[in-house]
Amino acid sequence: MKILILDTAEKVGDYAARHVIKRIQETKPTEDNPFVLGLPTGGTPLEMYRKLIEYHQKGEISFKDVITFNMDEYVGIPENHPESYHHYMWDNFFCKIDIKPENVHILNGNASDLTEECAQYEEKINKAGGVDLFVGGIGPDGHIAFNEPGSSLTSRTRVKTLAYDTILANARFFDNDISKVPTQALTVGVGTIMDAKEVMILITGSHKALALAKAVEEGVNHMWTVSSLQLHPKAVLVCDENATMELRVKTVKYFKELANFHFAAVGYPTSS
Ligand SMILES: N[C@@H]1[C@@H](O)[C@H](O)[C@@H](COP(=O)(O)O)O[C@@H]1O
Repeated sequence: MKILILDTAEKVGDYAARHVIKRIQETKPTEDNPFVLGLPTGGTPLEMYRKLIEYHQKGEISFKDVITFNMDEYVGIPENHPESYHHYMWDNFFCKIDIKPENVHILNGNASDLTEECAQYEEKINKAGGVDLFVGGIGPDGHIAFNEPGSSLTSRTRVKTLAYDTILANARFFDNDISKVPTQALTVGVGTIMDAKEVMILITGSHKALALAKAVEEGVNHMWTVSSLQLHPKAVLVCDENATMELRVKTVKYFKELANFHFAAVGYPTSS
């Protein structure tokens, strides 16, 4: 597991965008052999989406041969609800790039058979050849996608009942009223994420610091599902300084020293 520490959340977003672009470009995707990108929602990746749009508008990247799979979606809110992940993705990203609508995949939280919907999602990922790069965020309790504490580390896409902490954290998107936050979601499993060829997790803010420390300095544990990435052959956590507050000085120093090599490898300006 690599940990990249940048000064600010804005730099995390820019780095993440450049990383996604580099991976798409080096794969040289075609219609028959597209790049498969896993995507998250939440406040953290917004800056990455803004940067991807900016680089797309400058002509630096096209998404016409990219297939996307989103991590999760709430159960039981309409797709056009301002807080649905469908709405989030189209509003913040897809409608501003050249992706083909048929290449976008987001779980349907209103499907009549939710279990079947999840099984089909796994099938679609397999049919696409697996995810090349899964980008994610984490909750303050260390969950990835909606894999709440206690989730099986081999879980697949399924219906998940949200933990109280997650409902509380997401109430800010629902007028700070926890009664408006959906209590269930469809989510890719930890196993689904672990199957991706590469995973990049964005972690910003001091409220994520404990989760980052658990993920990096303690063992693999289903109570902090992001810690499963310790077992992934190609995982990178991209953090801002605030998120490192609970890490040991020794850990931060070590990963900062390693970082410049990695930044150079992905074409990120090393002065940043
Ligand atoms: N299901 C999503 C996660 O995928 C996301 O990582 C998390 C953090 O969101 P934020 O970036 O807003 O802190 O929120 C939700 O729980």
